[in-house]
Amino acid sequence: QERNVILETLEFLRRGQQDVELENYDNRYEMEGEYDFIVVGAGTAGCTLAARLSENPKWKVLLLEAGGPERLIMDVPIVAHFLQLGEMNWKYRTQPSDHACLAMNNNRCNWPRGKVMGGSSVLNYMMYTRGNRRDYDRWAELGNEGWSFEDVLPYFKKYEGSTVPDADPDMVGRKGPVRVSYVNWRSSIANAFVEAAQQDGLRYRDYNGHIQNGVSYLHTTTYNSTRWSSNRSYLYPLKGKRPNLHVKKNALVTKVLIDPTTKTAYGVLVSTDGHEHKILARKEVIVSAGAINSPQLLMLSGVGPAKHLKEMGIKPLADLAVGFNLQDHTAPAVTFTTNATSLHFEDFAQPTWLNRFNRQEGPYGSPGGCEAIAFWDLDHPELEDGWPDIELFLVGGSMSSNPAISRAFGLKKKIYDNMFAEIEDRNLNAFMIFPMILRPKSRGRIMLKSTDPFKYPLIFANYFNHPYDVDISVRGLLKAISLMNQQGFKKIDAKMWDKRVPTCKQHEFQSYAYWECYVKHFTFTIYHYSGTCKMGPKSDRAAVVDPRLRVYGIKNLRVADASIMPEIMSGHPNGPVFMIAEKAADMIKEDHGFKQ
Ligand SMILES: Cc1cc2nc3c(=O)[nH]c(=O)nc-3n(C[C@H](O)[C@H](O)[C@H](O)COP(=O)(O)OP(=O)(O)OC[C@H]3O[C@@H](n4cnc5c(N)ncnc54)[C@H](O)[C@@H]3O)c2cc1C
Repeated sequence: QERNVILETLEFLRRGQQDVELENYDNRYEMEGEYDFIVVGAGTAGCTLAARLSENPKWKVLLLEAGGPERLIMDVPIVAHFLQLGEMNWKYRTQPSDHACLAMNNNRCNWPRGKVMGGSSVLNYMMYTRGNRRDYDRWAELGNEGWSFEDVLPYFKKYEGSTVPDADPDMVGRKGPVRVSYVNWRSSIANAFVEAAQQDGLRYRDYNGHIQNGVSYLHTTTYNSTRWSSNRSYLYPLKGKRPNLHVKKNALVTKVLIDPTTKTAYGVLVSTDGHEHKILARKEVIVSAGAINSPQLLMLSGVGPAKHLKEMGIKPLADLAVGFNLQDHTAPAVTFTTNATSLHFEDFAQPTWLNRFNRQEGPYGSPGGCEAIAFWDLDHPELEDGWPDIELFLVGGSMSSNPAISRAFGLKKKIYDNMFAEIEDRNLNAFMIFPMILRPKSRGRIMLKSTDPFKYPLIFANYFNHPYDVDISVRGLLKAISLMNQQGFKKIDAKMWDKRVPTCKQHEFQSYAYWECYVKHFTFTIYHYSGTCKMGPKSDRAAVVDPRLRVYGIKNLRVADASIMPEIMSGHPNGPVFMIAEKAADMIKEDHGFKQ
């Protein structure tokens, strides 16, 4: 056994070394003073854009990333929670609230973001969803020509390299760089969830196909038990092959340089290796720093709400609603006990698990324990092809099965001790269902706290400012609880863990008011921050970029990432951000006369 552990560890280290060798160089090329395109941020969108734009050998492209390299350990799906504790996370926190995040330290929700090559695609839970076709038709309806589902479907197909065997054949992409697959390990709890949802009336189907309503084992951005980040998808294959693409890591862009007279972006200031450099852009600067940093960077550069900028002592160059329209998905997870085996932290150290991972299978391939997913249109249960308002997803462990989970969420110790410590003490089998609201109506805002680019901006999540969001959360939660009446869950003796929230004791247990209180406590972010540089037509005063993602009023400046979403889509956004970046790359190529 011991020899086995050593051999398996050596094999893991060997694979890790192999991965290090796939990471793009960042010191082989000196940064030059001028490029055709500068892409800020190597996240989901940034890696995609850098790879696609550098397909033209005549264009010199510079990709700047504040974080460091991606490592194999980050790509072991089961350890996803732990990454949030490391320095590859920006570790943002929302401003305190008196009606949300009440179970978290100081009533502030932790908002992790990837600070690493691959950005949040390296920190995320790899749940793969496209959203609903109506989400994109709605974007088009809002005046964004070219963004209807029919328009964007080719871009989804372009990046997808799906191996999901039962995917809708005419809807799926099989040859793209981003691997999408089922995890080749399933727990009996996931089987119970899939069964129970069908007994509740859902069909088992490809929720990324024609109809989203339904239940399925999770499609993931993994392949052979390994995370498929944007960095791995787009940049690893280019290593050493694109002399016109320079990548600089640990490089924080502190300002986009904009000529105040011509209102033209002409470069960036970047802080790296202890120095500040001025790098010029002959054609364009593309900001792909994500939904928190993109608005921060624009505001620091003079692009944003004039009143706020003036208060901060920044001269406004374009008066735009940057930082407004912030959206996110939340889910008040509910815990259940079972007689089936759930994930337990001690098991992570089982030599057989490592052994199976080295054979590219087994529980290490499970993305943070997320295993199955289902979509309901609660307002229109009679419609087979509805527009779901609730997603339930299953995690095959509990708050207690892994110390990183409650730390990552920043749960108050008193709440943890009252509600979950017993699960840990008695070593119970337990799992969670997250009822995620799909189309929240509350809107938050990102504001500058300081003009220092190294200081974090203020995040006002404004969760539950709209009463609909509380109501739909409660209804989703009740749907999750009701599934326990189905045979699938009965078979594994699944029961709601009915420890009360200590600070909701004023309400009758399980009354609507109690659940409202619960929802306001367990405001778990599902990390889908978006919308802060809204795309819209000129007539939309809240729009920051036009439908070709050009910043209004400033030439040669675009934003392409999750922040351009006018309304958050009904699912998890990593895939849709790949789509946005693929489409942005094509529009940029078109605008600069490059034909493939
Ligand atoms: C913990 C977590 C779990 C998630 N789970 C899922 C999931 O399961 N499924 C799903 O679909 N989505 C998930 N998401 C969301 C999804 O990953 C993001 O929506 C998506 O990655 C956003 O892509 P982006 O390009 O907009 O930003 P990011 O990928 O965040 O990229 C922004 C990049 O810019 C860099 N940057 C920022 N500022 C600067 C600067 N000034 N200079 C240089 N570089 C800078 C950052 O370091 C980062 O690398 C999750 C996100 C998180 C954080």
